[in-house]
Amino acid sequence: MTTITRLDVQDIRFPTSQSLDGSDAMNTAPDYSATYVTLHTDDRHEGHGLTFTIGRGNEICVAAVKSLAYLVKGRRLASITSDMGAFWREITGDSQLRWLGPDKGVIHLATAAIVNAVWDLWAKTAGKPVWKLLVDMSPEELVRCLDFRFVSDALTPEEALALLRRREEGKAEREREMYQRGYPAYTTSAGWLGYSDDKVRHLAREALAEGWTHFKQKVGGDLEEDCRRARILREEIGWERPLMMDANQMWDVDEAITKMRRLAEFDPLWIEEPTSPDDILGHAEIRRRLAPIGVATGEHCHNKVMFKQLLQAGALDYCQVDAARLGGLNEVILVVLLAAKYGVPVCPHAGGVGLCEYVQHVSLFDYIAVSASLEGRVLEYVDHLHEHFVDPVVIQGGRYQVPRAPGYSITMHAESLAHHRYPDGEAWQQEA
Ligand SMILES: C[C@H](O)[C@@H](O)[C@@H](O)[C@H](O)C(=O)O
Ligand SMILES: [Mg+2]
Repeated sequence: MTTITRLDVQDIRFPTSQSLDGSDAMNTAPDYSATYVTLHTDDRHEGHGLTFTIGRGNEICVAAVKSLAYLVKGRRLASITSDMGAFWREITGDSQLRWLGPDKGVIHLATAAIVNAVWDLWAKTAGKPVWKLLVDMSPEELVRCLDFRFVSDALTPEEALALLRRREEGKAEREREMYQRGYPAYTTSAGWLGYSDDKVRHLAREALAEGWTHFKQKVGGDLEEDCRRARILREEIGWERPLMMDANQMWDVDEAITKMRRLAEFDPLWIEEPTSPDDILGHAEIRRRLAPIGVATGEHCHNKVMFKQLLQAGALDYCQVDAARLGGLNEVILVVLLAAKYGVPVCPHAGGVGLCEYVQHVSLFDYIAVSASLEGRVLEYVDHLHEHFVDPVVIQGGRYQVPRAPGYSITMHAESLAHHRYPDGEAWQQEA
């Protein structure tokens, strides 16, 4: 009977702004960071979870985790997993803390770290990777993990059950297929905005040699420079392979349309975050006027209600759900089901530390248990900081290989944590 006895939280930061890994037009010098949670128990298991930030302010997330901690401390794991939907409502529904959100901002990021740590603990005690824990659940068990409040006008529990039941057949076969072929992915790592032209060219060549077939570049800076980098990428990858563009919220609605009409010359598959992440109708307008270029968004879409409206408004071609922006896996599953109902492919966001490790579980679940389709689906990959994880993602020929270790793949090495703890870890002493 596993009981959560203690919650530890650490401020972990990597000085990626030195190399400009992860840089884009809006986030010009990110230090990839994690608010890292460990759930200690009275047996040999630990649960690990993190939420992603890009440096300054990570300490605010840490403080928010401390405020939420009382909701899991002393709880028996079974008392949570027997009704995960109710647990999620409790942790997002504390009558005082809720005022800080609700379901958005720092408090929701903090919620993600804790909720994901609970899923990691559950999967570890079950001896399964999280994706497998999910696909082995019956539709009824899975639906019990979800809180449909505020979205039942778009998706009822009964509809979710029907969706899942429809895919029961063929699950074993799709699981085998994933083991054999892996899940299709794209790389963002050649296209960070702060990289020199030479570096972009060299990284694109390297990625091609490794078997990558889909590439993403950053735009939203000077338009001529965006065009120049697009030209370099097209020269390297050719015109057959898809190229995606990501503006990271830089533009107004009309500006996005004008600039993308120019960048259309490079045949982008999608424009990601063309404008404010909160502007649902703006995204719909951009999508209408830019078709057939797709509109992608989600890494800053902070809850299920926003996703519901993006889908209802016909504002999305690709749903880029983020494993740590939403309040943990329960809410992510709900969004995966909503997207399935509206026929929009889920291509999770993974540009950050630990996000690739998380979202491989989400996409495997999506394919095996929900959508049964790979059409229009590619999972993001960034080639940074995987060495700090105990069970890092494995990529072969531009495809994610199925994770086998129990848990949510998010446990970091103790030495990595100690070295990058902010501000006292050695990595930051060298900085000072
Ligand atoms: C600051 C980050 O690296 C972002 O640039 C990154 O998440 C990006 O938007 C992405 O889509 O990967
Ligand atoms: Mg992005």
